[in-house]
Amino acid sequence: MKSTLGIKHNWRNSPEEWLDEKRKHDGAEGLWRIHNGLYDLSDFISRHPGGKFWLQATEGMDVTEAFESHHISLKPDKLLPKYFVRKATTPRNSPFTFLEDGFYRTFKRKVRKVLVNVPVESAMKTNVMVDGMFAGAILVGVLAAIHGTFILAIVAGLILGVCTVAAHSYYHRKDNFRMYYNDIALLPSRSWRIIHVLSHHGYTNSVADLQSYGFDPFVQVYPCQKSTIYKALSILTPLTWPTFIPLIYFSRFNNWKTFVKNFTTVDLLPLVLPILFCVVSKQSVSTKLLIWAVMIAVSSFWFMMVGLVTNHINPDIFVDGDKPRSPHKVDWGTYQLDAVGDKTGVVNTHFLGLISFGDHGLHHLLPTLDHGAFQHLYPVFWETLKEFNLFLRVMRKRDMWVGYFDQLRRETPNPNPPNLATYGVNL
Ligand code: HEM
Repeated sequence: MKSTLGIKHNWRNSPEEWLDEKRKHDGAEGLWRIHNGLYDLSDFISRHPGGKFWLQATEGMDVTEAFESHHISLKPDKLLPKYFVRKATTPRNSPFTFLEDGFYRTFKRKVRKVLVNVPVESAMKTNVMVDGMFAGAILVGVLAAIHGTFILAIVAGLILGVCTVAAHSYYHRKDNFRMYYNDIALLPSRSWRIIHVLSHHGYTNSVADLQSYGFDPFVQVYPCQKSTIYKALSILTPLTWPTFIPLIYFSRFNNWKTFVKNFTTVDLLPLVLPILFCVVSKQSVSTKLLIWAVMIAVSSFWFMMVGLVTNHINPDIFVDGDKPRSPHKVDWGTYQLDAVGDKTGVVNTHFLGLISFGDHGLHHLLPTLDHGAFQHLYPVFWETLKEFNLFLRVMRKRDMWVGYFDQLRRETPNPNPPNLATYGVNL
């Protein structure tokens, strides 16, 4: 599909192929590109305070969006000139700008000031909630395995699903043990840091968003020709959600060589639950494995339902193919507001927002931040939105659900640029 944002990217389904595809178009000449500068960060990889992964995985590509959105302090900007090699010779393969007086950088300047006074207790609260959910899922799962009770497996799967949504935000930060909770639930941190962090957060709803196109043919989000059968059956796609997480997980083995090349002990974490169930339970091996499969399927259903339906897929939310604000130049933060929907009831809440991808606008703008910090940031958020005559799109959950299925059937691109005033909140 041709990008109306002007981004070149062919749909490549595995995370590693996504990286390779991006390397082809970014003009980074084997180095790291940030805006129009090329940098050699080889010596910095092992010293990067955010962990090795980010720079190791992105060698040879443009990392402007990830660099800008994953740092709030100015320390990285100050360090960068040390690694400058030369100017890039081709234009960036991205329409996104980060101008000093644009919405995004203006907002981040204000955020820096507020963050100084955010109490550390709010992050600690989040950690306790996520740890509690994880422990609860394991405990109920173990009980299900011991007694061979499938109702308990479903409950364990639901708690695990809620936990994976909450724990997903740990992927965005420096390496930390909580991001591995999701590895145990079959959401490998390496793959999801590519699918979700680098691809989806950097290029939300565009043709370069692997999270948007990766579920095709089941979830067809872009406005283009769709078969009559698909349009008729799209209402049934939720039936496929329990399989998505296992399918993504097992698809890693399609490219055995790449899997072996990137293998680390973290890749053994998905075995934790089946091994634990085998150790603690005297039920037959097939019952224990079935309990585990039910738990993962329910967790997959929950993660997909909350992740797919309720934030990005809706005719009122911009998706590549629609008319953008401007095809060649749009502030990255403004674009995020165009491509994100928030939900009533989970804006400016801590626990509910955490478990349901709530406060989604703020999460997209400041992905490394703990959910508990958001309540302190809303005042400057509203203030900056007003300053730029922008709005946060907040939709009723019912409209999100109806819109999700409308979007799966939608073939006609929206001819008007995004209008945040519809559903928009700007207090
Ligand atoms: C793909 C590009 C990059 C990504 C995705 C990335 C990601 C991150 C993340 C996730 C953190 C931890 C943030 C947190 O947990 O609060 C971090 C910290 C940091 N990164 Fe990067 N980084 C990238 C490139 C760079 C580059 C090129 C530099 C500088 C040459 C750099 C310098 C730093 C510094 C100094 C910190 C600590 C920030 C602080 O203490 O305020 N990063 N980075």
